[in-house]
Amino acid sequence: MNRITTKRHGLEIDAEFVSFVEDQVLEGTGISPDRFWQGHAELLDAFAEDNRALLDRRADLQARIDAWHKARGNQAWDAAAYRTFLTEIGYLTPEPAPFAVENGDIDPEIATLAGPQLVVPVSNARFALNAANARWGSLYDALYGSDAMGQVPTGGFDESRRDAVVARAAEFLDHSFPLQSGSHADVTEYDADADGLMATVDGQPVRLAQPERFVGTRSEGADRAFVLRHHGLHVELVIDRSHPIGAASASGLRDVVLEAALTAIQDCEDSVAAVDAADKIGVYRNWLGLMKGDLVESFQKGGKTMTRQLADDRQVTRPDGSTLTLPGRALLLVRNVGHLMTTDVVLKDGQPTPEGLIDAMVTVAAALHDLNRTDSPRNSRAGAIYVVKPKMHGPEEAAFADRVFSHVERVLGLAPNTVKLGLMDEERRTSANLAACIHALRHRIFFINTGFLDRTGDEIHTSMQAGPFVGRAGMKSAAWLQAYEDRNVLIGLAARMRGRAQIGKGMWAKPDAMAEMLEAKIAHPRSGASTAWVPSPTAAVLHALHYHAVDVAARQAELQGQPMPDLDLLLTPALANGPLPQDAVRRELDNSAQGILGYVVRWVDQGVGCSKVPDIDDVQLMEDRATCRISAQYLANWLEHGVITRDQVEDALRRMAVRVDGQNAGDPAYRPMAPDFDGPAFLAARDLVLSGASQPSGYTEPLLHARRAEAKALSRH
Ligand SMILES: CC(=O)SCCNC(=O)CCNC(=O)[C@H](O)C(C)(C)COP(=O)(O)OP(=O)(O)OC[C@H]1O[C@@H](n2cnc3c(N)ncnc32)[C@H](O)[C@@H]1OP(=O)(O)O
Ligand SMILES: O=CC(=O)O
Ligand SMILES: [Mg+2]
Repeated sequence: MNRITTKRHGLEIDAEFVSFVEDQVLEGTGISPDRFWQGHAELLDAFAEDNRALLDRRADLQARIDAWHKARGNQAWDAAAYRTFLTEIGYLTPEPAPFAVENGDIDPEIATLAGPQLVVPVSNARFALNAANARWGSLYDALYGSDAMGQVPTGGFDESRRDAVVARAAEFLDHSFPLQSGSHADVTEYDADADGLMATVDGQPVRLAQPERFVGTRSEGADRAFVLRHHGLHVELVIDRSHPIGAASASGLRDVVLEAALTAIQDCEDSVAAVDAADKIGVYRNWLGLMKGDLVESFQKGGKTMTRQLADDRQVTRPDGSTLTLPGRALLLVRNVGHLMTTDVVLKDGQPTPEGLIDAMVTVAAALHDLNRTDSPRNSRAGAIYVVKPKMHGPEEAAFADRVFSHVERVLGLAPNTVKLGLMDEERRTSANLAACIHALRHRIFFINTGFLDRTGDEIHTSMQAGPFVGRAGMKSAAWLQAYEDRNVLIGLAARMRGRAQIGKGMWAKPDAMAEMLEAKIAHPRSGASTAWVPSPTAAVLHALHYHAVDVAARQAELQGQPMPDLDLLLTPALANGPLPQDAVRRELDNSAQGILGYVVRWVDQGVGCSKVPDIDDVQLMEDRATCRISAQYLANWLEHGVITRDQVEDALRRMAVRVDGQNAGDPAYRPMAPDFDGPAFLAARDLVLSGASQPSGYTEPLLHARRAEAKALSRH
């Protein structure tokens, strides 16, 4: 398709994109279009070649690693020889001397508080707004509406389930806000006076065992709320006797509202499908709306039109009559794309330019609207812009990102290090050199996060030629994974990130399995993480309970200085030490094929970047580009080593395509893959497996983008 482009400072840019940037992003920022485009042209002059060189370096290291494994053939694993080799080729770099991060002014949600981090595809305005507002969420709704209290309810209102929810919430209150005597379950009235919260139990007034956990009161409509705080997180007891739930409660308690998603990542990367100017505008427009505070979305729900907008701050009256303002929204962070892809949105000398560079310019420029605000509500009260940078391999790439954002700051007139960077520890070369990566970003780093999904994909890809990997169950308990998680926390603490930055853990990728999450994800704060990722607002509310149960700051103090798991553990791939059982292999082949197809078909045909897809046992899984990378790399690795054959792959993909078609039968926009198996979605899935071993770092982006562009072109004809 011929598209209209506009020239700016020697660059050829999609005309709609130019209008969007100039009329919507820059308008009101004080940055002229001329300055912006000149700055971008200079950014490309200064960094595009280095970007290319970093990608070449990745490829060169991978080629050497492949050759080393091939040369060793079937020899037993030799950790010492491998480490020496990785040092010689510069994969392992020298450790920096002990240092402390000096990252300037950072909001408390990042520096000192511990709580859930919600991730959301920013391309979906309805979800993006919901994520921003997920700072606060109903515990009653999260317990009642999920499987946390047993099977998800399907019929009418279930009073016995309500009673169980109320009892579970009272149990939480008794742990986090114990009364001097008695239980919250037996309170007949809540009230407050100058001395704090007063509950009535058995006709007697009782106060909180720790009266300082009472913060104040708040009114909204018919509701009166008592605001409490524990481990820095607020909780509201909402009283409304006119509501059926409040009316059924002796104390009139209608809900327990938790401060939940302290931070939310508005994602421009693995959960979105953005392949051209129109898509990129869609992504940036929502981020801009969030930063301007005026994003609004109307949609149909339950037969009604609903309009969603950003929540306001919450005003609390303290016992002394003064007002405390609490943020109504999660602190918003934006995830840019990594260093890999180029985009034809901006052409230089007729060639596509690095997508990461335009992301850096536009997402930071959009955030100027928030930064320049003087009135409330503001996103960052500390005056920072938080960019999450994914998929970086090692310290040179981290240092490159640091320089890129220094340039962006100069162009946009920002003080040095206004832009803070979140470092995804999700590629093996970063994990193996984590201290050096943090050091490279020490003046602006605001988090490290174990993105174990991408990391697993890179684990397989890096050691593709070492031999066949164990199956998924074996991978979950592999020594490298535990070493990676533990080392991340300890290296972060050694860099003095405690009290200054987040040490984060990965995604709960089973969005419907909340009971299981309640059991399992407490391991994250227990491991010393001050945040961990959740896929939905409901999960944010339930995961918030874990930060009441665990005092993360105390846990981090205990862990600081503990012995570090050896680097050799991190570097030892989880290879199968004998033939893999054929029935297990067939099952995993089908499972991976189904997951890839279920995800890819929505990505390629409908532009949906994050989906809920059933696995072979009908467990609904969150699939994004990182989980797709894992499945594709698994199959590519087994194919490479003859564990499975090409015919078996082709057969599994066709059988599973029929199944995926069936799963999507209710979607009128869905185009079946069977019986022809020749559409761009099916071919994308097939390519991901069959050429998975040769994709750069095993990434899915190049193939997905190409096939999505093809599907878009087909749908125009
Ligand atoms: C490896 C990585 O990079 S992980 C990071 C990328 N992953 C993510 O960003 C996960 C984002 N999550 C999602 O997209 C979704 O939760 C899915 C696709 C996993 C599951 O979706 P579903 O359960 O089908 O959600 P569904 O469409 O039924 O929506 C249910 C409600 O939850 C809300 N919701 C679901 N996920 C989110 C979210 N992440 N943020 C905000 N709201 C959300 C929706 O807005 C909707 O509420 P509404 O009707 O009031 O608007
Ligand atoms: O981005 C997160 C991951 O796990 O990958
Ligand atoms: Mg990732």
